[in-house]
Amino acid sequence: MTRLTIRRPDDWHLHLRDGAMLRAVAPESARHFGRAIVMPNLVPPVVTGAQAAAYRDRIRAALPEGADFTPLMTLYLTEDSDPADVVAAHRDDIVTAVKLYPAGATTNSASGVRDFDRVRGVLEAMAEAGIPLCVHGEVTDSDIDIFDREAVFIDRVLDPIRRATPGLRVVMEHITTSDAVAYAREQGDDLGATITTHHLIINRNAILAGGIRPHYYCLPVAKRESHRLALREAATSGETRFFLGTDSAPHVDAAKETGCGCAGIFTAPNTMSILAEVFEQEDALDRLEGFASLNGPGFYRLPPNESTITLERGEPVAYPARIETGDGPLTVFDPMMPLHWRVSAG
Ligand SMILES: NC(=O)N[C@@H](CC(=O)O)C(=O)O
Ligand SMILES: [Zn+2]
Ligand SMILES: [Zn+2]
Repeated sequence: MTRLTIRRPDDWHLHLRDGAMLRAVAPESARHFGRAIVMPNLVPPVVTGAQAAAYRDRIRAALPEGADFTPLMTLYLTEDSDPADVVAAHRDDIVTAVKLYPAGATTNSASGVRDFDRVRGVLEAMAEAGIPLCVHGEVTDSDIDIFDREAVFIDRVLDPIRRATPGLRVVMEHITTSDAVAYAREQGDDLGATITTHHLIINRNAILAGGIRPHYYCLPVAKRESHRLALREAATSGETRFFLGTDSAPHVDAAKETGCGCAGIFTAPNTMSILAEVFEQEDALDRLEGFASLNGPGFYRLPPNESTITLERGEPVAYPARIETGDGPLTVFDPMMPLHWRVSAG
């Protein structure tokens, strides 16, 4: 196959940031994607419906003229979140989902949840109203090895929350382990799981072998090869609970290439070319549309996009190694392999 037309894809987990960074990265997502679930981990975080509406306005203002891109907003769940505000923001079409960060788990998560009993009321109101909870699934205990934090979270936090809140629709975000794939598969259709582009490409060697490579560092951190293979199998399986959330998470080079670098990988510009390459390698090009364009809307109970994009196979496609932002240069994810699929129309 050398030409593939699919419904316009959506990104079910995206960081757009704010200010100069927002203006630099928003066009990169809007080029190929129709919608994105926009993460609320700004500083300070997007906690109220009013803040989400104001952030949505700033995103719209950063889009190129005529862009066909809808930001789907999220609220950052804190121990002080007000159930009535959350439900009202969803009812008024300001927010699509709520985001749970365990306090301290990842970039800008200091306001996250420490005591899960204190968010029980919000979670129950969300279950009642059908508002999905997007979960960064890692425990933060310093005595748990960083490579085990996702698997331990499933046992100690995720499964108990779901049992205590029947009917709550949950997205396990950016899953990185075969444990998460196996857990997701045992659940009903109230559980979805997103998979990033980069976790289909890198294992932990990319970060550490032969030198330390900050541009491959993200959270949850890439695991050993067997986990990467499990993710590729899940993403290309055709199972509707698995869908694309790039977790494209830009940080300027100065914040990555330093003694204590930020977690996050910027994949928005070349994600669709990378995914086409991966699905071709797995002999599953016919399942790319499901993963990138159909399964996510299915979980979120939204219609798939009406418009399409076309991917064309040819000579290797060149992507810039970095893009300029008003805050400094920003490195684009390097998949360490030639990419043959170009997004030619859409
Ligand atoms: N994925 C990351 O490594 N970083 C994200 C936060 C997150 O999604 O956990 C960020 O905001 O930079
Ligand atoms: Zn996360
Ligand atoms: Zn993220």
